[in-house]
Amino acid sequence: MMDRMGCAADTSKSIKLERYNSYIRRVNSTKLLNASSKLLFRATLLVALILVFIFTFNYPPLADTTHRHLHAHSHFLSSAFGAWEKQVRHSSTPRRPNGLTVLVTGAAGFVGTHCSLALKKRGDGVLGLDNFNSYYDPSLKRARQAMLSKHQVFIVEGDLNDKPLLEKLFDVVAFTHILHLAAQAGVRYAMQNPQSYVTANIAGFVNLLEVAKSANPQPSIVWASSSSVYGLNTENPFSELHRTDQPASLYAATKKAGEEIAHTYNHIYGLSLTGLRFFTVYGPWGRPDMAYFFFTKDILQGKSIDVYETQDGKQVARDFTYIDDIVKGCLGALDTAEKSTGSGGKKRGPAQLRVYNLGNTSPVPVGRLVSILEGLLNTKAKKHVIKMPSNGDVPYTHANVSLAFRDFAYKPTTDLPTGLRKFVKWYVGYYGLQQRVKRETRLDN
Ligand SMILES: O=C(O)[C@H]1O[C@H](OP(=O)(O)OP(=O)(O)OC[C@H]2O[C@@H](n3ccc(=O)[nH]c3=O)[C@H](O)[C@@H]2O)[C@H](O)[C@@H](O)[C@H]1O
Repeated sequence: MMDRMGCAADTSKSIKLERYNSYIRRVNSTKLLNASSKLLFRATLLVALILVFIFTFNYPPLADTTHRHLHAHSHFLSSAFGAWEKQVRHSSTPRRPNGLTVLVTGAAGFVGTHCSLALKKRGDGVLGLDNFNSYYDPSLKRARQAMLSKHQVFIVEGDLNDKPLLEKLFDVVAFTHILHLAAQAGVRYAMQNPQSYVTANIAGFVNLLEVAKSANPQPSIVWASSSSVYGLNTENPFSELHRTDQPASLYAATKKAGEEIAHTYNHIYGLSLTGLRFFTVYGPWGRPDMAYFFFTKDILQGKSIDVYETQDGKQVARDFTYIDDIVKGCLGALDTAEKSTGSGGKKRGPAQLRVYNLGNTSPVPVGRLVSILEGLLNTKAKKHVIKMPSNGDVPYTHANVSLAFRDFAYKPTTDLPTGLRKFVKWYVGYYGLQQRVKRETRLDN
């Protein structure tokens, strides 16, 4: 009995022990499972966050094939695309009745930023596109992007030559208009990097037109040509009727080529196209490669500046045009642009084709530009007067704007001293040079 009892007690002990051990094993394995699933969850979350970040802020740089592959296999990726598309749609949606839906190329550029802001402020939908290249300090472009972002303008980072990207944008948004401002700018840089002008101003423009002509509906397009197309023209002031077949720089030649390409796409596909010939645009958030901008910098830093004169010793002059006047011209051109007549790559009838000068109608010698800056900066410039190098420059520009006035009441209102004052105020604010200017102001007094 005792034996049986003892045996029974032993058996029951060993059963209990076995149960206890199995409990402990279960607890441990659950803990292990919990720990590993936590790890897995965290890793997945991290990957998802990285993908969301990449596709929200950096969608275009990834290879398209990579997109498709990942898209097919990842739930997280599709939600990242969702976030990107949401941003694209949100930015493009007009906030006023009958508002425009505008794709602004070169939106992080000087004119692009100002136009995007003006369109957004009046209730139009605006989506930016910019490749943020390093032709000049990209941090200035990033600062413009940050400003636009505060006003709900989203800039897609991508290149004009990326056809799948452009097609994707047109899949997501039915743009009514394109304001095409992306370009390789600068007349003198064309001798250093000629290919960049062909890539952006010709190939990029054609790529954009190819996508636009196939879109349904086709958008109306307003784009930036240049006063430089007048080249060696000697008739003054420059009228749209004057000859433009003698460009003095490759930059000018690519802009002139753009005007001819515009004619072709209008003729074959019924795209509504308006080219705007900008005359030396200046102002706050301007381009550091332009003379008024780097003269300001160099004068403040006590460096000498080259002031060009013609071969026969005459002053070089420009019809400097203030950015706000240019913005009004761009918006006027957009508002009066008729609809394209084609759809899905087929022309259905004749469409509008226009070219306008947008200038200030009042040329100012470069020497005068320098003395206005000297006054505003309270600093004497170290001027080095030299003959204008033959690297693309023209001696003189002067716009006749009667056509733009007739068609959309374009009337420039800012003279050079007023516009430069606004520029210098922005410049010292942005680059933090107020102290220096103030100190010099005190010393001069
Ligand atoms: O309207 C345009 O279609 C172009 O305008 C602008 O070209 P430009 O009018 O040449 O402006 P910008 O370089 O600021 O030179 C201004 C003046 O300073 C003189 N200049 C220049 C440099 C220098 O070192 N010294 C000098 O005297 C120079 O001789 C000139 O007289 C845009 O850059 C260009 O992208 C395009 O849009």
